[in-house]
Amino acid sequence: MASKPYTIRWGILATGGIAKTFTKDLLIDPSTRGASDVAHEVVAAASSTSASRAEQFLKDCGCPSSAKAYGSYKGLVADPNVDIVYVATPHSHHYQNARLCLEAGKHVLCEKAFTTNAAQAKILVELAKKKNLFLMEAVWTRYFPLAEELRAMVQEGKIGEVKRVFADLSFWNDVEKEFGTESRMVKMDLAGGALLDLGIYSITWVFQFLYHLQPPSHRKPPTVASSMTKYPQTGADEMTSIIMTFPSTGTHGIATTNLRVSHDPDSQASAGAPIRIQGTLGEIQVQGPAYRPTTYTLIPAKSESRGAPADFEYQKVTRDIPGHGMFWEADECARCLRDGKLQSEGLPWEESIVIMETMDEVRRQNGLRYPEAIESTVFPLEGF
Ligand SMILES: NC(=O)C1=CN([C@@H]2O[C@H](COP(=O)(O)OP(=O)(O)OC[C@H]3O[C@@H](n4cnc5c(N)ncnc54)[C@H](OP(=O)(O)O)[C@@H]3O)[C@@H](O)[C@H]2O)C=CC1
Ligand SMILES: O=C1OC[C@@H](O)[C@H](O)[C@H]1O
Repeated sequence: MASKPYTIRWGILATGGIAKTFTKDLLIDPSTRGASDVAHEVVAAASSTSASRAEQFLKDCGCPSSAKAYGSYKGLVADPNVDIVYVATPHSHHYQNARLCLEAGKHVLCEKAFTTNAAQAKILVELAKKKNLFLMEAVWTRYFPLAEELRAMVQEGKIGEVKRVFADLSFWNDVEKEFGTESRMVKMDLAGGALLDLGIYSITWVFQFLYHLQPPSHRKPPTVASSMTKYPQTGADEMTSIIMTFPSTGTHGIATTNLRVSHDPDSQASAGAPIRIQGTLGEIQVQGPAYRPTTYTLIPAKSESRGAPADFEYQKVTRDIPGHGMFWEADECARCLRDGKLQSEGLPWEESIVIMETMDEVRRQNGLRYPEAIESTVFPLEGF
């Protein structure tokens, strides 16, 4: 007889756009993605606005009627039925909200970008360690089977030595009309801007192949050269381009992000792949937005004089996503809790911190500093 799946009980902190998408994914039967070892229950949700908003959220997502609705985040983290909290507030609030959960003894999955700066991330990690709690930055893309497949392929040397990675995540927005000055995408009080919201995905594609796959002793933070253009109405970044050089290997990662032009302007991939992983034997191109890749193409290097040294043919592969795709990171959380792990191997604490440090450096080079309250490590702060 098959053994029962290991089930974890989720509390959802915040009721905005991504909280809804994530919660709906949690409710999808894991067997539809071939998982039988873990399962998820949504037992509570909280809104900082009102309990009725949390109640409506639970209804809209189709959660069981037994799930509790809280009108404050403090109420949620005091609920003894909650094992793990999904923090889905704007970047500005991650440090305060994730810390609230950890202080209350809850495991945490915290949306990207992990925090506003690396100093905050380090404190969360130390606290999780001290309290023996699981903590993970919700860079969901890393847990897609497609991303895992590509990491394994590169690890086994399929495309030779990887020398360079290009990654872009950019959208063609009418920034003034769509975001104005109050949207979380551009508001400084919410740590808005392209870098923390979208650029982190471009950076994560670079890191997966040029940092994560290195043996731990070779994982050294990259040097950074960057440029940024700010949105005049708020001062948040609307366009950021970064060249990272990884010192152990001399490899280059080029990560770009933009709120005004798109990686896929006609939504038909006519512009080519936004992600290119370039090795000495060929390259892998990844299609789909950088946060939700659907397809990859293997392209062997060949020339008339050198032939084709690679042992693979040109191939385009598409992988099904039976839902939005956020359940894969949720499954990872469940497996880590089951196995007593405090951090995920897919995105270890140390790597999240180095990525935050990289973004800190990009901001330093370009004079982008958020308001003091949200750069602060003081806890608790009024208003969160
Ligand atoms: N993984 C992914 O694919 C995605 C991740 N994200 C990440 O998720 C986070 C939230 O984004 P998203 O859901 O789009 O944002 P929304 O604006 O839709 O929702 C944010 C929620 O946070 C809560 N909140 C608490 N304080 C504030 C405040 N001062 N201002 C605004 N909201 C506040 C609110 O919930 P309440 O009133 O209930 O407390 C609000 O509904 C960000 O970190 C973002 O980067 C976003 C989109 C996609
Ligand atoms: O994580 C994200 O992915 C999708 C984007 O549209 C969104 O702004 C971002 O937060």
